[in-house]
Amino acid sequence: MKPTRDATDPGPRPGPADFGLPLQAGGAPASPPAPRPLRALPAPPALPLLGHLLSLDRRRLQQQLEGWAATLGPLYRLQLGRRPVLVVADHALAQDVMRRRPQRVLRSPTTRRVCQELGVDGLFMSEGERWQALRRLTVRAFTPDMLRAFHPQLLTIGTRWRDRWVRSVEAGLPPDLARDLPRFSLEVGVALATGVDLGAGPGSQQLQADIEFLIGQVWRRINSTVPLWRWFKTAPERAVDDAIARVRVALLPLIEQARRHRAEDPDAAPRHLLDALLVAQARPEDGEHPIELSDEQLVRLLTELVFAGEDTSAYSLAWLLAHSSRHPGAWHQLQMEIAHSCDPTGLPDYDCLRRLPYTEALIQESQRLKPVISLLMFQSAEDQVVGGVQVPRGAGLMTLNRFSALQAGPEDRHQFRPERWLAVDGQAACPSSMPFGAGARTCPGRYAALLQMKTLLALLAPVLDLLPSQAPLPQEVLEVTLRPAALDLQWRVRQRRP
Ligand code: HEM
Repeated sequence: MKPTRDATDPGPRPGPADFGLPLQAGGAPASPPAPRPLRALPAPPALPLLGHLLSLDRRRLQQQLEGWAATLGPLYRLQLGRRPVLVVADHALAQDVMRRRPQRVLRSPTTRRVCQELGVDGLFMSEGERWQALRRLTVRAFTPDMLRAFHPQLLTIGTRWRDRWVRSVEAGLPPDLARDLPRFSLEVGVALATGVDLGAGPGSQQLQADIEFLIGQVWRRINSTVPLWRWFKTAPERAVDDAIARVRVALLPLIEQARRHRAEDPDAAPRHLLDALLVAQARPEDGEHPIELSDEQLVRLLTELVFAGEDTSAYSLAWLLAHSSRHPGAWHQLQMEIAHSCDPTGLPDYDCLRRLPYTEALIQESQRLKPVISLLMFQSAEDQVVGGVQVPRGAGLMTLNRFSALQAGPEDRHQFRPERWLAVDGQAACPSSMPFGAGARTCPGRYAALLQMKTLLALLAPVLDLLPSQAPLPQEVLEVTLRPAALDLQWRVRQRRP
């Protein structure tokens, strides 16, 4: 792992190849054919007026949209009520769309509004200058030094969960990782965001329950045909408002506390994002306008960071474990690598986690097949041409970021084969895999997520054997993230523990 500073550079401008256009000798593009209107694209059968609104299967949306791409082609059309949507399943075109952000392509207004109403309002939800300022600030907060300083707390949380699972296996009860991984991830997310360890005392159970509850509301509200809660508050909707208010009340004093600690020791290395954000805010880089964030704005940004990292990291780990249990030798090889690279008598330190090529390959391969966020919804900010199709301003753009990885490429692309990432050109062998997005808005938390995943694996490997399974992989369920419907993992406490 190379934790480096992220760049907000949108990357190279798309070239003719990105549009599927032939290159003339010498590399100059042939004159492109006139763009097709969006309505000329193929589409699944639709109802008058409603279009495809009632045909979408929310929990199996990913498979449904990929299935349509397989029959209609990598560019097709949906009609969601009055709104036309271009679905882009080809990875080069999807990357092109994502690289047109932030100016020409915006996040979906529905997602933005729903999340803002739930008190989640930071980088993911911003556009324009506000996004640019927040992006600079957030990227400056996610430094390798901050992650290194945070790592001891991550180890404390990971060790607590590992010991609980080992006790459970010793007692003959398989640990319920489908329930526990999101909780582990939530504890890590809150600690990373604020420095507070939710699992250390009984006082934070309410905050944990509230955040879990609110995360569950995002998908429900995004998929509500009529947003009744905006006009009429039923008891369940009032419970949502109460949870938002409690999260705010819990986080506000932490901000005050972080400001106080920073004032007392202005030169201390930040150990969590809130502190790193305060430092980045107080010390703008050359030419940067200082950005002022009120405590209220910080609460909403921190809540977003916790939300963004919770299910994503938990279900990426869940898929990795499910894959490893079905791939003979994978867990054993991981155990050997951890034993070789990390101190067998102590806890895996930050530096040993940087030297784990096989573990990284496991993560990359699992994310290639099960990228937990690979359905992204955008809005076109202007009239523009995408892949030779005329997309009007205000139309929707949907990218299916996994489709290409499963449709094109090596013969064995449907198989879980981590070794493919170990070849010298492993990265180049799977250019269509983009689990953290693409362009200027790629995930700023990816190094934190990878650190979390590797830390937990390095804690589990020395003490637990993951038993092989012949069962098919669990079904996919989409609820913002793509999660396994169930986790059927069998563990054994290792005989020869270090
Ligand atoms: C395995 C875990 C994770 C996965 C798979 C993941 C994936 C993604 C993806 C696909 C995007 C959208 C990128 C795009 O629009 O091009 C994204 C954005 C984002 N992620 Fe993550 N993420 C993970 C963990 C995290 C963590 C731990 C944090 C924070 C602590 C985080 C914070 C964010 C934020 C703030 C954005 C919005 C960036 C922007 O709009 O500029 N993510 N993530």
